Amino acid sequence: MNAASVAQLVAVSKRRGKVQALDGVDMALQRGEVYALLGPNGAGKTTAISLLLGLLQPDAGEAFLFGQPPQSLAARRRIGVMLQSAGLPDALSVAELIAQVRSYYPQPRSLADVSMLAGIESLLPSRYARLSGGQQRRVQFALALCGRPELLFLDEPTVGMDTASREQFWKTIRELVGEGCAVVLTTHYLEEAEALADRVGVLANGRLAFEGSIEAIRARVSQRQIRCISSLTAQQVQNFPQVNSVSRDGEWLSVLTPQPEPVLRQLLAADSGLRELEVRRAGLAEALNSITGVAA
Ligand SMILES: Nc1ncnc2c1ncn2[C@@H]1O[C@H](COP(=O)(O)OP(=O)(O)OP(=O)(O)O)[C@@H](O)[C@H]1O
Repeated sequence: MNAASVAQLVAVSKRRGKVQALDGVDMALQRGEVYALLGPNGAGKTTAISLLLGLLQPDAGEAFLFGQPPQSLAARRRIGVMLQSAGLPDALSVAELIAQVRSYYPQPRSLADVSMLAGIESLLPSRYARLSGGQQRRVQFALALCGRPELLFLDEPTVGMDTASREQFWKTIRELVGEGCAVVLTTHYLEEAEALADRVGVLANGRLAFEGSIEAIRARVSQRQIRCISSLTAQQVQNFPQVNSVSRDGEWLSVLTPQPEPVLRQLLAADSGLRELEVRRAGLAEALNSITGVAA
C-alpha cells in the first residue's frame, strides 16, 4: 500500500461470471489528480471502480481508499460518487434529495453551493423522476458534491448532457481539482479525457494496457496524417512508397504514413497546385484503438 495514494488497486484480479474482468491490475491515484480510465465496452472500468468503492471484493490482490479498506466508513465519508445507475427515489424533489444526502455528513456543503457548482438552481423544486436524462446527471453530480469529497468517482458522468452543461461540468471539476480534490473518471468521450485528465489508464480485456499522459498516448502512434487539397487521385497517392492509406473527402486528400517527409516530397513534386497542406500526429481515438487492439 502506498500511503500517499487516495485510491489504489494492488495486483487486483476479479472474475465476473465467465469473464476475467480484471487480471492483475495495479493503479494508484494521488491527491489533486484526475485519472481517466479508458477502454472499450466490457474492458473492466466499472469493475475497477466497484472494487475501489468496496461494492465488489477482489478475488486476488487488494483495494484501498485513503490507505484503508474501501468499506471503512471513515474513508467513505471522504468520497463522492456518481455511478452509471443512480437508483434514486422517484417521489422526491431535487431539493429534498439534496437535503437527504447532506444529512449524511457532519459538515456538508450548503444547498446554495452544491446547486451552483452543478448548475441546477432552477431544478430544485422539480421531481427528480420528471427530469431529462442530462438534468438527472447534473443532480447526481450535485449529490456527489454534498460531502465536500476529497476524491470523486465519476462513471461516464456527462452521458446525455448537452454541450453547455458538459462545459459547465468540466469547469466545476477543474475548480474542485484546483482545491485538491482527486477524480477517477471513466468516459467514452475522448475530448473529456483530454480536457480533464492528468493521467490516463487504458484497460483492455481486464489488463492495464497503458498508463501515462494523453500526450504519451498520442506519442505511441507513430503514424502521421497528411491533409491537403490536391487534384491527385487517391489511387495515384496510394502507389507512393511509405503510404499506408489514402482517403478523399471532397477536394481534401488525407494520407496516413509512418514517414511523412518522403511522402510530402512526392506529393509536392506530383502536384504543383497542392495547397492547404497540414501534417499532424494521428488522432487520440486512433492511438487508443491501436493500444487496445495490440492488447487484444
Ligand atoms: N454482473 C455481472 N455478471 C457477469 N458478468 C459481468 C457482470 N458485470 C460485468 N460483467 C462482465 O465483466 C466485464 C467487465 O465489465 P465492466 O462493466 O467492468 O466493463 P466496462 O469497461 O465498465 O464497460 P462499459 O464501457 O460498457 O461500461 C464484461 O465482460 C462484462 O460483461
